[in-house]
Amino acid sequence: MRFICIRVSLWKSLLNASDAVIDVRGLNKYFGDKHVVKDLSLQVGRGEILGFLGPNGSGKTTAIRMMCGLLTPDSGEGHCLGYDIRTQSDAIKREAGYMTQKFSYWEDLSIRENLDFVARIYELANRKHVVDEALETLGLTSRSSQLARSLSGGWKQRLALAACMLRHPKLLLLDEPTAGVDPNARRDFWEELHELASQGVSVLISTHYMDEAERCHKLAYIAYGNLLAQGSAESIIDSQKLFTYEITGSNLMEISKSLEKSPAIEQTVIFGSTLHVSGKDPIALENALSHLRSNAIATSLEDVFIYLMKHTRDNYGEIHEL
Ligand SMILES: Nc1ncnc2c1ncn2[C@@H]1O[C@H](COP(=O)(O)OP(=O)(O)OP(=O)(O)O)[C@@H](O)[C@H]1O
Repeated sequence: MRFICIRVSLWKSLLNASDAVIDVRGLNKYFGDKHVVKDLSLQVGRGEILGFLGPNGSGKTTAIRMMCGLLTPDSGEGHCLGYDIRTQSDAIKREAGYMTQKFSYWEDLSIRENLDFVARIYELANRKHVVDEALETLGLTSRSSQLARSLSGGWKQRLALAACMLRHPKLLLLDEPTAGVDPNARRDFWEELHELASQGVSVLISTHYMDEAERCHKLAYIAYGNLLAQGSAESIIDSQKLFTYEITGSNLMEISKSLEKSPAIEQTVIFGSTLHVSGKDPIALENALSHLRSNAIATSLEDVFIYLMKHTRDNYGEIHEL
């Protein structure tokens, strides 16, 4: 976590407001009477990786599509890559790289043929060179003749990223690119993202993985269409002012159920053979746990997201269920 903090502060010192590649304010979107995105304001700086998190159906894809000009907001305004999201969506679509949730390339073409086909659609000059470069950058050269159909999830996602990168976009919008991909392939993918960010490429990425969230420079957490928290992982954890204890051993489910009755306890979460117990008042929390063997630990990002999600559900879930 210390390493992440140093990286975040280094990144902050390099970033200034005029570098915003995405700058949107007050975006709203309804589908029928469903208010799917509510007053969303978000900025992404040059070379910044912003992680977009939130439960299923909370409006992340809808927000991404509004930011890259694929969907018009019902209200709100903003710029993406310097273009107005309402009136210059064609320019945004041309210049941003967008990777959708579902693999959308041609299964019966090889990796090279897929990239060549995309390069043709983009009408890129010097196609062979551009495709060779993308294959090399994404480590796909040795597999270039393999059919997309036969690729594992991790390689498919690499192919999709290579296709996004053919035009050297300054902004990548990646919608759950690593869903269902194994940990090694995810790690390689993130190394690639950090490499691109260090070259000035901005990345907005949605994910459900906590380890990936911790690798982002900044996070935005959205639930039921509401942006609940925004900032570095550290600042989001601090903002909720939760104190957490850990209990290990057996009967964790029973312990959890009995502790939940205490007013000093905001939440209990079982992680494998460990129970995390969090509360706002450290003394009351300590008293509530005095009959058990427990250790104070740093509240994790996952504890905080579970807390935020629970509270949003309590506040908005029943009325605004999406
Ligand atoms: N074109 C559409 N027409 C009607 N409803 C839609 C449309 N697109 C999305 N929705 C609804 O809007 C809500 C938000 O969907 P969205 O895909 O933006 O969420 P998400 O946070 O990206 O979810 P996930 O993590 O599952 O991908 C959902 O209830 C979804 O069913």
